Amino acid sequence: MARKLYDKYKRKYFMNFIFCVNEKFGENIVKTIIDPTESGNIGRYINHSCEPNCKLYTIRINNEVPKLCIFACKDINESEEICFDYGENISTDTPLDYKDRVACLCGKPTCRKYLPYDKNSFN
Ligand SMILES: C[S@@+](CC[C@H](N)C(=O)[O-])C[C@H]1O[C@@H](n2cnc3c(N)ncnc32)[C@H](O)[C@@H]1O
Repeated sequence: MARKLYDKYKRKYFMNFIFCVNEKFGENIVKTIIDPTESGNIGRYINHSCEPNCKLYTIRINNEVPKLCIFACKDINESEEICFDYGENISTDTPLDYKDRVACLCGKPTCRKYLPYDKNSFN
């Protein structure tokens, strides 16, 4: 019973954060979309920073579908927020609608000012 209620409200109220990774292989862009509705981990809550302390890699092991792996790229202090760079938008099928761009709040001196997707987009 508790599990059923949890599942019902999880779907309704929890942020899901569909993850879209675009990889460029020569002229081709390979898009991987990860929906953590059914399973996922704490990595889904990692924010973007323009000066990150982690880096995201796609790793394929005997499978075309990559695993998303996040590694520290510098020493991280105990109370420091873990973050990685969400990257540039390299998707060609859905150009960004600049009026709907999401402002970046990382606050770093080299901040690029916007996240690489629109408020309503699925890039
Ligand atoms: C994977 S979630 C990160 C966790 C989320 N901040 C939370 O509290 O649940 C990605 C979303 O967090 C927000 N976000 C992450 N990094 C941000 C940043 N540097 N500036 C503004 N919003 C950011 C955006 O809404 C983004 O779509």
